Amino acid sequence: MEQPIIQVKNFVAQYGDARIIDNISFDVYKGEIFVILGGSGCGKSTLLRHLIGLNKPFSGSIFIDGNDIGSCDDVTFHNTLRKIGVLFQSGALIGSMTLGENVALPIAEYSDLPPDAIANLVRMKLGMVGLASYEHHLPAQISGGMKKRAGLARALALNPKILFLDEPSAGLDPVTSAEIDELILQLNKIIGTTMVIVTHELASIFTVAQRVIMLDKSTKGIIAEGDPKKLKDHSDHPFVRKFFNRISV
Ligand SMILES: Nc1ncnc2c1ncn2[C@@H]1O[C@H](COP(=O)(O)OP(=O)(O)OP(=O)(O)O)[C@@H](O)[C@H]1O
Repeated sequence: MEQPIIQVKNFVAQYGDARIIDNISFDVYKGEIFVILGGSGCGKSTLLRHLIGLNKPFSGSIFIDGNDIGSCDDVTFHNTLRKIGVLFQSGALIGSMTLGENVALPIAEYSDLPPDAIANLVRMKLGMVGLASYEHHLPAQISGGMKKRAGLARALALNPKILFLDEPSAGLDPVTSAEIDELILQLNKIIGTTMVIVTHELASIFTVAQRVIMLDKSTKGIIAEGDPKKLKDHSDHPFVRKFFNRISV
């Protein structure tokens, strides 16, 4: 079996005294599309914030590409974070900058490439998400689905080993949402990026996820792990079967 690119070991998350996640462990393998799901308020965003280094574990560890981001030195921490890309829910584009300038931003910040090389890279990244002819548009001039695509292009700017996507379908109609799923599948297939996705959308989960974990608010732990198509009918946990079969609890 391939070495995991992410290893979460006995991880605990707290805000002050409030424990949100209690002692979970899981691995994500290179090239996988891995989905984190669960009911509202169970800690999905909290887990994501820790995985991308915005919060430190209360206890336990998170290894990204072999480095424990909760306890490594600052240089290792920053070098490790350069291996990841993040697509935030809103797309997080800078409104006063064109799509091209938005995508160029991380490349200019983290490399010493000359401007024409950056411009070529920007065109390539926008092309990968189907926005080749929108380089000079401002975020306000494009649709919600296109904003997500542009956010994806920016997240891919530094050729990340791992891409984290926070609810990529949120706020999109079903057709646009299916297009984003298709793009995720294509990018994963073509460039082999490991994808970790937080989503509630059942259609997306069944389309893109190779493996999922489901977090649970009451136990603060993982109540299901594996292939969603199998969990749908064969999970031991009644809530898990209800979730996948869209039955009210
Ligand atoms: N910065 C914070 N300070 C204190 N409590 C927080 C903070 N962020 C989240 N929480 C609490 O942690 C719990 C988990 O929240 P989180 O946003 O991680 O859940 P979620 O599964 O992503 O929810 P949703 O699907 O509704 O977005 C909630 O009870 C929330 O109120």
